[in-house]
Amino acid sequence: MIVQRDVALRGDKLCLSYHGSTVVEDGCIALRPGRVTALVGPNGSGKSTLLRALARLHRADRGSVSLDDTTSAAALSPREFARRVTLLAQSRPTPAGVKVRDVVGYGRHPHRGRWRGGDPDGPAAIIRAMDVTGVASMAERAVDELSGGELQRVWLASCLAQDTGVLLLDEPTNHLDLRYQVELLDLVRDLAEEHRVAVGVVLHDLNQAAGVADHVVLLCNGRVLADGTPEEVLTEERLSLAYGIRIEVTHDPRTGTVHTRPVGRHSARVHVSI
Ligand SMILES: Nc1ncnc2c1ncn2[C@@H]1O[C@H](COP(=O)(O)OP(=O)(O)OP(=O)(O)O)[C@@H](O)[C@H]1O
Repeated sequence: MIVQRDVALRGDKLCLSYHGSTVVEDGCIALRPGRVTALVGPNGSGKSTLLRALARLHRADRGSVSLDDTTSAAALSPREFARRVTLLAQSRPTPAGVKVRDVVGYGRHPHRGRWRGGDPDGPAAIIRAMDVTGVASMAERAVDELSGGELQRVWLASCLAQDTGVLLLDEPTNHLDLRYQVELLDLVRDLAEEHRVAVGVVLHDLNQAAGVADHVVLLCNGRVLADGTPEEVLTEERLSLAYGIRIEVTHDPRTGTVHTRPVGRHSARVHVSI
């Protein structure tokens, strides 16, 4: 009998701080196989810090991170953890003179033996990751010669090559043009629906969050203000409270999803998607 775990990665009552100053209080989040969970909220509300704590890149003052509700993340070696969880961080140093193919290959590191051998699935995983992110044609180019959007896709390919059951993405649509934003969000849904990947994604665009996510976690001032389906969480009252401006919420009759519209003084002319 195959046992299907309900929660792939759980952060429980996480208290997170910088230099003694708490920025996330009692953060609870559960990422499920086959589901996309979007983390939304204003600047500085703690989204990236919470995601980094889930990826073991930020040590929690209190609380725990566990895999499959059975294994404490802290009990795994870095290599074991990296075979199960990957993070596309918001910013990372660009290695000078390194080819795209090699940067994507970095993602295979946890699967390799000590002397870079023993990864029979590696070459196919690298090719697949480059194909789905549209970077195969630039495989031999140096990454420090790419545009911001091209580079973003290379790092995403590196994460996908890692081939983990949990994928954490911090503002992955940054730098991407409209086509690649749409393709990335489609890819995220495919990974969840077809490969049962548990995805946690930080997004600023609430309409993108409503479109791609099964579950939304709304953070405000370091606390989880609401947690549930997009319809449950993205309400006018909650969003206006979190963002401090009026935000209209309607339902898109074509897609059936929530549609948000921030209302500013010049909203008749200027449209902002948050
Ligand atoms: N390295 C750091 N040192 C000190 N404080 C930090 C550091 N990184 C973040 N912070 C603070 O922690 C709080 C949460 O930041 P975090 O980046 O998690 O928020 P966020 O919701 O992801 O914001 P944004 O939407 O602007 O990316 C903010 O008040 C921020 O100023």
